[in-house]
Amino acid sequence: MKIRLLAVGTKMPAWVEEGVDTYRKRLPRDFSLEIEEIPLGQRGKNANVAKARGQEAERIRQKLKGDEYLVALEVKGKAWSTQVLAQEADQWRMLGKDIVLLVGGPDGLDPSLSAKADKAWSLSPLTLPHPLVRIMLAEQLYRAWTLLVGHPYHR
Ligand SMILES: C[S@@+](CC[C@H](N)C(=O)[O-])C[C@H]1O[C@@H](n2cnc3c(N)ncnc32)[C@H](O)[C@@H]1O
Repeated sequence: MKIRLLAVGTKMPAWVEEGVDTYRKRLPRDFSLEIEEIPLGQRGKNANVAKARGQEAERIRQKLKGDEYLVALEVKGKAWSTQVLAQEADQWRMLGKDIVLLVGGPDGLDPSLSAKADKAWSLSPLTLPHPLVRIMLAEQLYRAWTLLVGHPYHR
């Protein structure tokens, strides 16, 4: 299974890459996590949020083949325990599709993408900054995998 994280926002500081890679590198090939950055939509002086979010959504759509299983990361999505995440990931493995995790930009995900997603996953009721979302995702995916294979890390 390939998990693709499509994240709006580029040029993360080195500590973010380091944090993500700490966990990403531990994942096996059949549970791999790839990160693809999506450039921010244009936000001028008279910022048109809907337009910028629409541009970001279009850039995301261009990266999709159309047969992926889409999970939108949303503050108001459903909270999953690590056990539930592991169950979800176990089901993902049966689907035979790429899993795409969608992380929005400063104004969140475009509603068209939220509507298209198969699931909406909330990491916390707090609005988290983009760098922490990436690191938490990588760590929780690693933790879920260790749970599935019975590795002691998950305790
Ligand atoms: C800085 S947040 C943008 C917040 C934006 N105001 C909103 O309401 O979505 C950027 C992205 O990080 C992700 N994100 C932030 N906090 C999250 C959380 N608690 N759970 C899941 N995803 C989160 C979402 O994908 C969000 O679109």
